[in-house]
Parts: sequence; structure tokens; C-alpha cells
Amino acid sequence: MTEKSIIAGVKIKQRKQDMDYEMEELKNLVEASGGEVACSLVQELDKYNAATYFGKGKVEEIKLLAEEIGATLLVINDEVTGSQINNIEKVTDLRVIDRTMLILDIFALRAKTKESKLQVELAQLKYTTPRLKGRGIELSRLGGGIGTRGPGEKKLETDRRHIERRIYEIEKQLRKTVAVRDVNRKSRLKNNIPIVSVVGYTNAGKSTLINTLIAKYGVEKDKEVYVYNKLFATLTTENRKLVLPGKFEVIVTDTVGFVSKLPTLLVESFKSTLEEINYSDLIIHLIDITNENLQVQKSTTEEVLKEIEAADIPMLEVYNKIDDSNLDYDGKTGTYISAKSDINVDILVGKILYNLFGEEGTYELNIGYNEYEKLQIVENKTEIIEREYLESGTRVVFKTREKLYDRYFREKKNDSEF
Ligand SMILES: Nc1nc2c(ncn2[C@@H]2O[C@H](COP(=O)(O)OP(=O)(O)OP(=O)(O)O)[C@@H](O)[C@H]2O)c(=O)[nH]1
Ligand SMILES: [Mg+2]
Repeated sequence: MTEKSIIAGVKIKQRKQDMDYEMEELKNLVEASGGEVACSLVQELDKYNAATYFGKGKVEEIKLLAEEIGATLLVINDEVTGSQINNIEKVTDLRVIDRTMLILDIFALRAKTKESKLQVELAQLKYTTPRLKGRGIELSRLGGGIGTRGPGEKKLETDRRHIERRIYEIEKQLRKTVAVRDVNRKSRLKNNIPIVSVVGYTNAGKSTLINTLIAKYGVEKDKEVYVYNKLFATLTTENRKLVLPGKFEVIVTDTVGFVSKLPTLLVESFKSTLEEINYSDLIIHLIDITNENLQVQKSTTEEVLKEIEAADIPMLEVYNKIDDSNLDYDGKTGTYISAKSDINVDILVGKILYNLFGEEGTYELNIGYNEYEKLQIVENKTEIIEREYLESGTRVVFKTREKLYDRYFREKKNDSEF
């Protein structure tokens, strides 16, 4: 049975805040966590109440409302303190969690790999556990309800020493996975294969785009990534190798989706995962054009990119889901695609190629018979249009792009001129 909840927030009078959007998003988050929202309410205040976040009267009101509609859980729109949670629980008899605990709960629900499970547990140990102090046993018995999920079957630990030991343990294990990733990354860098990361708000269609690219250009076509129409489907970065038209090899990276007020702690715990983005040569910022709040979603993503210091990496803004939108994008600048229906994905690929490898061009080289390696590169990495065997070697005419030509042939050509 799904748990009935009330979602509630405080709007500070002097602050510009789109409460409709925030509450709608909070509702989506509750649903993503398997709950049901029975009621949503907002109180306007000059400032948060230090003891109870809401005003005293409002807390009483929530208690009565909950009894009337049979709600058992209260979800608060902001991060609150442990004592605020305790005080509200005392009055209302409801279980109380805040937005951050809810997001962590969804992550706990979705985490599949060992690494993401550890990352979520770490964030929960640092955030949730201290706030629910003294109720660990009660909670673990409840199990399954929103805000009570921990990765694995582990009980919420309440003893501070235990928690600290566990945090130390997890951090140690996570450092190991970082080391493995470093090795993989180094080998990719050595191979000179550029990396393209797809980033954006959760549910924008990032994983769908990756799968469409795999189907068209993937080296291993059966290695699809996970797609799900719920918030936070992807929790680990996934790398796939593509060979784009013209024999250009790239690695595409699927990443964790973002959400507004993404808890700093979560960003911190997932830092090693998010850091993969820092190593990319190009970022595709995917935006769901059907979402009426796309401006908020867009700036949220930009903020997170700043936070992880990836804002300087060249970026392409790409609008997705045009198959589901009646927006007239003709004549507009920008890239408009449908990842799912494969509309304009080839145009996007053209832009990726241009960004990574520069303008396309036709080149001609005379390659001596002793320059076997050079001929190999031309054969493997470019499209040969003409080939002629001469006494001195092979004359080839081929198509490639500026930067690739510069990397492999420009200096060598100068060398051989002397
Ligand atoms: N109509 C339409 N739906 C799309 C398109 N691309 C993706 N979707 C749908 O959007 C939902 C989310 O897709 P995902 O690819 O999982 O989104 P994501 O950005 O990877 O989401 P997270 O991993 O949660 O951050 C799925 O139901 C997709 O089928 C598109 O071009 N058109
Ligand atoms: Mg995804």
C-alpha cells in the first residue's frame, strides 16, 4: 500500500521563489519514491520558525488535516534541522522528513551498483541518521516507508562511533573505485579518444539519447543503458564507445540527472561520479522542451556544472522531445531533437563532430613505402577517396576533419619537408 503524505513548505515573503514549481517538483519526488501526495500546502512567513519551521498554528493545522485525510507522513520542502523535525513530530504524530531525505531515499531505491550504493549510504549517514537520532530501531522495523530506506538491508545506525567507523570504511572503499576509474580514464586519454558527456535535468532523456546513439553508431550495440520514466533513473556514469560517420571515435558518457536544490551532500558523495564530466571534451546539455519549467531546469543544471567546476568545458545546448511538442522551432538557432524518435540526431552528431574535430576537408598526401604507420592511420581513421601507387609511394586523397589531420599529419609533413 502506498503511503499517504502531506507536502508542505514555507514561502518567505521577501524572497522571490516559485512555490508552484517547487511544490510540483516535490510532489514528483514523493511519487518517484513510491508515495502518494494527499495534500499540498504553503505558508507565507517573514522568516522560518526556529523551533518548528512552520508557525505554531500551522503545525496544529497539519495535525488535524492529517487525521482527516489519513496521512502518515509529512514532507517538508526545505532542509530542516533534527530538532525542528522532532518538534513537528511531537505535535503532529506524523513521520517527518525533509526534501533532502526524500531525494536520498529515491537514490537509495534506485542505486544498483556497489559504488552508487556506497555513495548513497555515505550521504545518508552524514545527513539522515543524525537527524533521526534515537529512532533507529523503530525506523528499521518500519522498513519500506519513504525516508526509511537505506542501501542494502542495513539498519540505521544510531551510535555515533559506529557511524564514524562506517563513514571511514565507505570512504576507503570509494577511493578504491576512484582508482579503478582513473586507470580506465588514463587508458582512454592515451588513446586520444574524445569524451562527450550528456548532462541535464533528471528525466530529460539523456539515457534515451545515449541508446539512440548506441543503436546507430555503437561499437557494441547490445550495451544499452537504463531508461525509466521516473526521476533519477541513472545513478552511475556509463561510458560507451561510438564510431561516428567519417570513422571518428568518441566516448559518450551518460550521467546522473540533476534536480533543483540538489543536496550539497549528495553532490559531494557523488563527486567522483560527477567528476567524470570534468574530463569531457564536450558537454551536451539536454533540455526537455515539453517541460513548462525548462528555464528553471536549465539554470539548475548550469549551477551544478559550476559547482563541480565544469562550466568552462565547451557545451552544446540541445532541446529534446520535439516529437511531443508543438513548438515551431523552424528558424530558431539551437539544436532540436527527439532522442526517442531519432529526429535530427544526425544533425546533432554533425555538431558534435564539428566541435571535436573541426571543419571537414579533403586532403592529399604522398606516403612513402617506408611510412607504413602513416598509411595505416589514413586507412583506419579517414575515408579514402582515391589511391594511386607511384614509384615513390602511395598518393592518397581522403576526407577527414581539420583537427584530426593536424594531430596526425601536420607536423610530420613539416618534418619530411626538410
Ligand atoms: N516523447 C519523448 N519522450 C522521450 C524522448 N526522449 C526520452 N523520452 C522519455 O523520457 C523519459 C526519461 O528518459 P531517460 O532517457 O531515462 O531520461 P534521463 O535524462 O536519462 O533521466 P535520469 O536518468 O533520471 O536523469 C522516458 O520515458 C523516455 O522514454 C523524446 O525524444 N521524446
Ligand atoms: Mg538516465
